Amino acid sequence: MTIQWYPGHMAKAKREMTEKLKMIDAVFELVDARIPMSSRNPMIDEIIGDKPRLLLLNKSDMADPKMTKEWQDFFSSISISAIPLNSQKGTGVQSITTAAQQLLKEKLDKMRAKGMNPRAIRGLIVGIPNVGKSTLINRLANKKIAKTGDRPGITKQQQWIKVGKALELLDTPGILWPKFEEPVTGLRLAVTGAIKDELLDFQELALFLLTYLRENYPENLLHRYHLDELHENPLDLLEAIAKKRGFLMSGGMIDYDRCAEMLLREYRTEKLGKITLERPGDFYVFKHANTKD
Ligand SMILES: Nc1nc2c(ncn2[C@@H]2O[C@H](COP(=O)(O)OP(=O)(O)OP(=O)(O)O)[C@@H](O)[C@H]2O)c(=O)[nH]1
Repeated sequence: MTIQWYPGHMAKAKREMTEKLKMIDAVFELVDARIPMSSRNPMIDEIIGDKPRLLLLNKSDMADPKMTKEWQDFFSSISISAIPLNSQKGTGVQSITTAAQQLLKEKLDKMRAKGMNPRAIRGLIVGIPNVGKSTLINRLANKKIAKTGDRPGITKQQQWIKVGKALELLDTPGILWPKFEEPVTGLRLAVTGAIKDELLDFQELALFLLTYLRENYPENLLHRYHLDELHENPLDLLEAIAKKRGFLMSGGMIDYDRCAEMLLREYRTEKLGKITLERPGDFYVFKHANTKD
């Protein structure tokens, strides 16, 4: 799978975010709870430096709850506080303010000790495209904030969105482009729908997904497609599913393309269940700003 990667995108995003960072106290990094590592831009640590940061595991309604807990424990073990969210419904969103206060406790306590009344914490939501940044901002603002887009020549004044008394957010999120050296990261992003479908090879994605599901969620596959067995070879498995669903072309040939598309769609719409596509143990190296090499 080849996915175009334009260094120019990242350079621009980095420049814009560096400007925004000057105005804020904390970063709210939004990731997809189904792929908490693959949906992070690895350059984020370098960009935000030592700015306090909360990790928000969005779309947790679609992730495996057991795995989400494992991910929270993992992040906690490297001193990152991670909160599961469903920005669409608002679940977990209320805890962001308290978690931000906890994160900035030392700074706020110092201000109080000096007799100052701490102002609202200023935050910036950052994340890769489609991870749910606008949905979360609208949810926190309790109204629809217009998408600003990138219209050349129009300079927009930065607006602050009040979230209660204790928190305010910049109304334009920081967009980071996904970047990956490992092909498996790209496959995970693609399966969740984070990469434009036109760029994808559905059969390759379906075979990748089937290999993972067979190993980690065999019951879900058996149950959903009424299979009698789970073939070891993912292509045989795709064929068995296609036959069960009647995806045949003239002459009885298997329509692998249609079956692959259906499988992806069913994953993305939770027909296959709540499934997380990566586990903390899959990552042996994790670099974080707070971790010394
Ligand atoms: N199931 C589920 N869907 C969500 C959640 N949050 C956002 N979505 C959906 O994810 C899609 C993308 O959400 P957006 O808020 O547009 O994402 P964004 O990060 O602002 O995207 P860009 O504008 O491309 O940067 C939309 O269809 C949302 O409805 C969530 O917590 N759960």
